[in-house]
Amino acid sequence: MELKDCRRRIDEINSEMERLFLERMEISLDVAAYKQEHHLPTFDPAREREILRRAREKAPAGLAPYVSHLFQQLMEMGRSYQNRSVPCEETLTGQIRAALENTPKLFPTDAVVACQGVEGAYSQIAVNRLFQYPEVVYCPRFEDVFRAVGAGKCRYGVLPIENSSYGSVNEVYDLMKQYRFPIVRGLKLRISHNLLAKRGTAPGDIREIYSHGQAIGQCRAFLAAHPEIKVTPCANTAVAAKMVSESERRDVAAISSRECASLYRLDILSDAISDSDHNYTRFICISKEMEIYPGASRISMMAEMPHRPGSLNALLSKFAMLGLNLTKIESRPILGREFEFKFYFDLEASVYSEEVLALLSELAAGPEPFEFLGSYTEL
Ligand SMILES: C=C(O[C@@H]1C=C(C(=O)O)C=C[C@H]1O)C(=O)O
Repeated sequence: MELKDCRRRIDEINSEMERLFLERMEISLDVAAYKQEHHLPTFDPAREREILRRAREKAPAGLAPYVSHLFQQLMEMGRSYQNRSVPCEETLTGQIRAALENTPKLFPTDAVVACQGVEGAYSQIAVNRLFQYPEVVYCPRFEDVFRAVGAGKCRYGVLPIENSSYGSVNEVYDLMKQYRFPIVRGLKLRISHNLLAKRGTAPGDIREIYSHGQAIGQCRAFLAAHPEIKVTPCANTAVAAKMVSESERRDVAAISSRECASLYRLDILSDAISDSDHNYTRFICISKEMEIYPGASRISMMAEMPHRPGSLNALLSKFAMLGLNLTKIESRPILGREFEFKFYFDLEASVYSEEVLALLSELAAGPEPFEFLGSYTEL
């Protein structure tokens, strides 16, 4: 067959397939109405298995996987369409609409904000970027930031969530799983690490370096070039700088920010010691109540996936169907369960879109556990 003849035939098939697809979707709605009347769940695994078996039987061996995938997608779309037709409790969309209505138009310039560490911590630098006049409450651990927000002691909490060269801050992801506080703002901050020591210390004198595990992980090449130096993790990069400044020893140094050098009166022995010049950390600003400020263009959520082939793919297809770009996916083990995970998703998506709201309410309706983690702007 000539190319143009092939294409003409493909066009005819496409039209026919579209007509049949639309008819199939409409009939799905009749099935949904029947199921609702008879209190039956949307998902009927036995029926889906039977459909797949029959379809695969007819397919030539090489095409069976394609046929399976096609029918899985068809049934997934059928279920999604059915779920949307069923009047469901609009709790989540109601909450989102209320947040859109009740959140002030401008992000606050001053607030009481919790962050981990001490003066000069990268989290505190992030707080200063997010708020013009913050009252900063320093917490010893990440969890204390969540607690301060939960107890109403601080209106907001600022936490690092991910670094461009060292990856996720797992502890913060796990705390998000536990506390489920919505994210109201995001910030991408360029991080440039320095080696700080007491004034007058010679680089050759250093025998021990303190820093936070994340910062140590972001300076692996520098540390590998100095195997004689002991590396000791501590709570925070600013805590490390403070420890060095207060120490009697003259052979210790800290990996910390430039700000900490002047704050704790330390010398910069080496600057820009990060493995990559493009070293960025993403921070999140959490609050106890959902707040959605104008222009919010990102959505964060978490979901549990059942152990079924294609279950993650099914969720990702729902995002793809709306043309939503996934900017982050992370999975964290669920405590007390064997190799079962909670997935986190960050999407470029707008809660001003009715289609996105419909998707969120479909996911919130279950059957798998799902949590909306806010909609926000990332600076
Ligand atoms: C349409 C139905 O609902 C769901 C969707 C199916 C499909 O698209 O073929 C099959 C089984 C159900 O999980 C049905 O039960 O027939």
